[in-house]
Amino acid sequence: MTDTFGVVLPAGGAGRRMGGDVPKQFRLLGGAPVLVQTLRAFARHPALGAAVVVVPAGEEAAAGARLREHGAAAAVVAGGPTRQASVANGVAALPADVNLVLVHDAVRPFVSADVVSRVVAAARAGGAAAAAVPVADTLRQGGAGPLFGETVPRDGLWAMQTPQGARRDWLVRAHANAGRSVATDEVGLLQGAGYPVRIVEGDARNLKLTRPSDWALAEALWPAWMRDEG
Ligand SMILES: Nc1ccn([C@@H]2O[C@H](COP(=O)(O)OP(=O)(O)OP(=O)(O)O)[C@@H](O)[C@H]2O)c(=O)n1
Ligand SMILES: C[C@](O)(CO)[C@H](O)COP(=O)(O)O
Repeated sequence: MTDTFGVVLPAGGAGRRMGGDVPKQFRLLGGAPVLVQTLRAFARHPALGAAVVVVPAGEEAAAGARLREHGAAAAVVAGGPTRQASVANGVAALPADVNLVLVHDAVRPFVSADVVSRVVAAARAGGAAAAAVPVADTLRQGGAGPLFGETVPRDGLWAMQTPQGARRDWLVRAHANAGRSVATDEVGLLQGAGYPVRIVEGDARNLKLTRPSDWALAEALWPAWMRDEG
């Protein structure tokens, strides 16, 4: 599978900040679970070779049934206690001939084919790459009590998104190198193992559904998104 890539979609979280009865990755957006919509975005990409979805342990059978119900296909494996552990399980479940891996949060359904293509191309050329957007807001530390502290220069700062992609051997070694330490994303792991990661321009719409206000935004954006990307 030299010209294709594999994707791991970590969906093993509890969605505590979003709240609600159903974890956010299984909530319906545009008539299908968010996880299915995100998987569909990758399935539309011509270079996708294999997909693995990582769900909370014990939910594998139910999640597999949900995917089939919505006509989506992927291997489904159990996650771990952290995103990093879930991603490691997903990478291990990819077919042996996948040598380029993209990791993408299952709760970022607004991922465009252009962003995926840019990450794939940059990771293929440089070994690893990740989508990010330049920080747009003024950044300031919290101070003591209710007051602001120091202003932080934002020049050269990027807000990290996913997909984050790398050669499979780099990603596997980066996970092994991390041992018991936990990084919030693949770039942190890769850099910790000494691998360079290229910056790829992401997309402001590629939001991570984290809090209830993100859900309201997602529902408002969805119809136009489907017109452009669906
Ligand atoms: N043990 C975990 C934790 C998170 N994730 C996944 O990693 C992605 C990004 O995580 P985040 O938005 O922080 O999701 P949650 O951990 O579910 O959110 P919260 O921290 O609010 O509980 C999500 O698709 C989430 O399902 C995972 O696969 N395994
Ligand atoms: C990987 C990530 O989406 C990059 O912005 C983010 O770090 C994941 O969110 P978490 O709250 O750290 O799990």
